[in-house]
Amino acid sequence: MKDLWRLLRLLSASWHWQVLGILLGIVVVLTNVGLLALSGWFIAAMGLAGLGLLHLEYFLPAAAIRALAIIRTVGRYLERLTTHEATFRLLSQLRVWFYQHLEPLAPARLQTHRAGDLLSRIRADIDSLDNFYLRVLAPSIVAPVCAVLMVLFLAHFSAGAALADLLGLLLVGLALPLMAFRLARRPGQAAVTQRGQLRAEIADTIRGFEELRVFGALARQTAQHEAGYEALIGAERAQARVEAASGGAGLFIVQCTMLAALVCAIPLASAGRLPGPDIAMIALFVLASFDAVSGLPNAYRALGETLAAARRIFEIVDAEPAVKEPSAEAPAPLRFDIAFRDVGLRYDAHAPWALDGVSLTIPAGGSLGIVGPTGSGKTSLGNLLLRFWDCERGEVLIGGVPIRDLNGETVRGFCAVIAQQTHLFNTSIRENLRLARPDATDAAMHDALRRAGILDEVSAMPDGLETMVGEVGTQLSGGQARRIAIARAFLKDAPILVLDEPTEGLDALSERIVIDALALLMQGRTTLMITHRPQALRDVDSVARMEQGQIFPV
Ligand SMILES: Nc1ncnc2c1ncn2[C@@H]1O[C@H](COP(=O)(O)OP(=O)(O)OP(=O)(O)O)[C@@H](O)[C@H]1O
Repeated sequence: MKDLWRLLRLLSASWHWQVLGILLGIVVVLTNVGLLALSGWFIAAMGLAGLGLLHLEYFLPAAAIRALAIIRTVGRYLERLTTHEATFRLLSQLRVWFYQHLEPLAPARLQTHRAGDLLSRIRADIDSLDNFYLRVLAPSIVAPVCAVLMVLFLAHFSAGAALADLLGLLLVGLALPLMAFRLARRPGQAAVTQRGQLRAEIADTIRGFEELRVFGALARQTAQHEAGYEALIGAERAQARVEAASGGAGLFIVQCTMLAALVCAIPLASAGRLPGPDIAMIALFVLASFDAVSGLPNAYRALGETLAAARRIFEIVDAEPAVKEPSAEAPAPLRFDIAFRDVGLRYDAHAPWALDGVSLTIPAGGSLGIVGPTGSGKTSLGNLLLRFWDCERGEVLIGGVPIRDLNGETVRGFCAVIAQQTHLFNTSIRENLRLARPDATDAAMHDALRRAGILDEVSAMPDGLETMVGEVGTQLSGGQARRIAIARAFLKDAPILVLDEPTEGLDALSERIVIDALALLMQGRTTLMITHRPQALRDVDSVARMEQGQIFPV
């Protein structure tokens, strides 16, 4: 229920369009019922007039039928237009809203989620939410309003027929949807979870194709996906059964209601208390009145799925960012020396200290190399400096300003990072460089590439700057990808450099070229160089060693 209220509050952003859509929905349902009922009455009355049993002034009803037909058509068009406008506005607002909550969580709070799972939440789950207005909320308001008006109208002619219609509408519009919701809730939730899980697993499989083939594990992995699909199909089959049953039951109730209304109305006509053509009108009126509620059973069948999607979204949105932004940001530092003072960091309250009483200083424009065994806490220094995590003890300062008093964006604006895993996007070299400086001219890009020692190679490529680098830079050699990353850092021209294993995985020749490029990049920038390759330490001013989260001079 809490999720439902939150969902309703979320929808309020584009309420003008939504209200207009609902009003038009009411107009369309009422004109549709009116059109069918009046047409039934008119045909029956014309028949009786033809037999000379009735005197009929046919001009007015014929004109009314035409008017209702036009209003219904135009109304339906406008209703579709406004409800879709409302839905698309909602969709874009929801995506932006979700993204705004997602961004501060990266990377600390998102590391436990798989990429495929996040993608599933951003795409499919948000799509399910926008369904909520169109399929659930709007029909849930249109239905009772129309039902009350229709039953009151029918009561003018026959109280019994009105009562039968009311009962039928309550069964199809209330009892069946509630039943469908209860029966389909569990399978709906299971389907959403299962779909998210499958997407995440398949994304993993695609990424790890090479390893799976090398270890002959592809068949095992495929069997796991098949089991996942079986579970999904099971959940969807259960939902389909509910859909079919509620659809069939709905149709049955409609026919029974029409029959009951006729049983009530015909004696009135026989007794002369109701004109004959009104019988046809009542029958068609009752039949058409279900237009107002016919979509509800399926809407409520899907509600379980929508609520499960909402819960998955709220789970992310409610997560506390690992780093708290200051309520008022301190003035930006004017110099860029770095100091760690007795810093302690744990990734989890129960985890061992990743950094334990670390103190270090790097003067502005100077450089410090950090060596140490794997897991000793080297990368954690960079994580703190980039404000991806906050330290639990001590403080980190840039230019004498504690970075806790600066926004993460500000701090990262001062830093350029080159790591073993520096991400290149699957687009052109030009676009990858623009990431660092969107307004960079070709001349600036060429200059950065030259300083990174890769201009000749890029110029020799048939497409030059337009060369596509492939998924995570796979169309380039490891050394080339690293130098594109260095060129990007040149373009950013940040005063602080975090170099985390920048030469890892490169052969001796590539490593030398990259080290030369880095030497140029480090000039005048405060540099933290993390590495366990002695060659990479060639140009640093001093070196310290990390052991089990503690730092020692070398
Ligand atoms: N994102 C994280 N979440 C949880 N624990 C982490 C995270 N990053 C590092 N750790 C833990 O913190 C400790 C220090 O890790 P860190 O990556 O800083 O070491 P490292 O010296 O850089 O290792 P390597 O040379 O293998 O990269 C390790 O025990 C590691 O498991």
